[in-house]
Amino acid sequence: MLAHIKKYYVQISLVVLLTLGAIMLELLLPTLMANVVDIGIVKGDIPYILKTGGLMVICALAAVLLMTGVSFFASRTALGFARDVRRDLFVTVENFSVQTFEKIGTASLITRSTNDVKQVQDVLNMVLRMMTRAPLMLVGGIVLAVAREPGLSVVFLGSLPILALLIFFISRKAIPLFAALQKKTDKLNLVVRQSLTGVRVIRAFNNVEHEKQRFHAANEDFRDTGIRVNKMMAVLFPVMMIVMNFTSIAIVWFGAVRIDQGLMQVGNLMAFLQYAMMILMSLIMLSFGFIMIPRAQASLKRINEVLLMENDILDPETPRTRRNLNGVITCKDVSFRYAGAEKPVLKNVSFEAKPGETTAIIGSTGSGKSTLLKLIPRLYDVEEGTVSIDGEDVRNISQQELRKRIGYVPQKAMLFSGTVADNLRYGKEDATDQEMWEALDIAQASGFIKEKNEGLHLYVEQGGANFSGGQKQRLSIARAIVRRPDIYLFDDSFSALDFKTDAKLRSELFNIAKEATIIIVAQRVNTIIHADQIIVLNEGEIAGIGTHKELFAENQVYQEIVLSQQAGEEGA
Ligand SMILES: Nc1ncnc2c1ncn2[C@@H]1O[C@H](COP(=O)(O)OP(=O)(O)OP(=O)(O)O)[C@@H](O)[C@H]1O
Repeated sequence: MLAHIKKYYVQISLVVLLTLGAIMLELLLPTLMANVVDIGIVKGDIPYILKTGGLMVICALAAVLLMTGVSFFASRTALGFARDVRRDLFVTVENFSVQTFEKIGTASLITRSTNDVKQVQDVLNMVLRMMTRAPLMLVGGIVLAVAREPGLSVVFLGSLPILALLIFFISRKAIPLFAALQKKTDKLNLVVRQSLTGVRVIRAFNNVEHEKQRFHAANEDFRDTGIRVNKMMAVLFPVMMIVMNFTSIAIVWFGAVRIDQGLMQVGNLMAFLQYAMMILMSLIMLSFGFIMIPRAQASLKRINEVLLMENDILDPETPRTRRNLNGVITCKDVSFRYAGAEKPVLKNVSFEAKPGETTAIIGSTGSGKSTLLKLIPRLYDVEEGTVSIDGEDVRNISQQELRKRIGYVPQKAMLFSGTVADNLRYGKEDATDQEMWEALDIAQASGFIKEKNEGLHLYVEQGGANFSGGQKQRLSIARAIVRRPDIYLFDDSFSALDFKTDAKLRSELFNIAKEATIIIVAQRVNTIIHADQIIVLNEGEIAGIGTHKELFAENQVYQEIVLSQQAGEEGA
């Protein structure tokens, strides 16, 4: 964070310099005014009044001009700083491993990158404007007030301790509340996010009322904390104004007595009063700073938590690269457990997947098939054992290099807002139209795209909301195919396709990917019946490896899966 601030040292220096100039001009005004009264008015010297009055107007205008400059540079610094922090956050989060990402959660990451950064930006802006102005004004005001009327300065001994106590008391109460407010923003975002993304399910299950209540609770909670914070602020300002007004009364009172005794001139009293107001105003500004800074501190802490989070999937210091890779995937004694989970999801899994062959993984739900697949592109790292490609541990290959060679189709088809072409270019940045159409043809997706006039420019809404489940799956398969990778990983990617489309897609895929290593996770035996080898997973352990024929002849778990599906089909 400091590094980001340092970048703006020119602007910050300008803020300080311009503020200093403006303050000096402002501090000059009461003295000039005292002279107008004590010299000009008392002596009836009209030219002196006009000359000094004119000078006052020039000083005031110049001060306004300088303060406009302060606002400009302070805003530029704060907004630029916020942009840099947001960029840092985004880049950091984008590089997070899935495991690290899950530790904070999407909703909180969104709040931290938007709301928290905004808090810091606002406070930085305020600090730059007020926190340079207030101390300068305070010191200048005290020096000039005391120099002018040391006797009357005793009045401050009454008001300053009251203000100090007030600031201390309120900031102690407010700091924890600000931290709580940010947490509640997280909670609110989480509820809103879940309700919006799950709107279809919520309607289908008639859960609108329940969601409304959940939102209402989070909303009320946020409001209550906000009100508590604002109540404090609401008390602070009037109390400060009362202290200020009583101080003015005291000054006028004692000043009048001193004037009466001939110890002081009227102009002097007016100037002293203005300096006193400047002193108190700067204290009020400082007190707001003391309250606002903790708020930004709470946000800064949350931002830093993300920035300083240790990523558990890192690139090796000296990544190994090889020109000609075959794509032999070897899992050796692999065990894996999700963060915080008691039991491992995978236990001693060993197998080899060769190029030019199709390896299928089958097993009951929750048996660890998707997890096993995710270990290959290092979405997670193994706990024990190794996953290697051509004998090289995937942890020794740079993530960029590794993933470049893999076409991964996740279980839940994920599309991004943009055109079909934009989505396909996620697979290959410089894909030509012809390459994209070929990929769509193989993925059996060109039919429904061609039906629309826009072709590759057809718009995909957020999350692919304007496509059916099967269409989304086919588009995400096309995205992997367009890359023409050495390794294809399909995580239950054919489940939403009818048997005919499923079979056609696979046969066309095998035609163009004869040299590639293909791993297919599937629920349906039909999808994998012709695979070169089938791995049967059972509760995270390998229950058997072989062809359909071999496994059906001797593997009990596989037999049960096949028979249960046959029974299902017959039943249907
Ligand atoms: N991100 C996660 N955090 C914690 N546990 C998880 C996570 N993802 C999966 N699990 C757990 O790991 C186990 C294996 O999940 P996995 O998704 O690998 O199973 P699967 O065989 O692919 O199941 P399915 O066929 O239903 O997709 C499950 O018990 C699941 O609860």
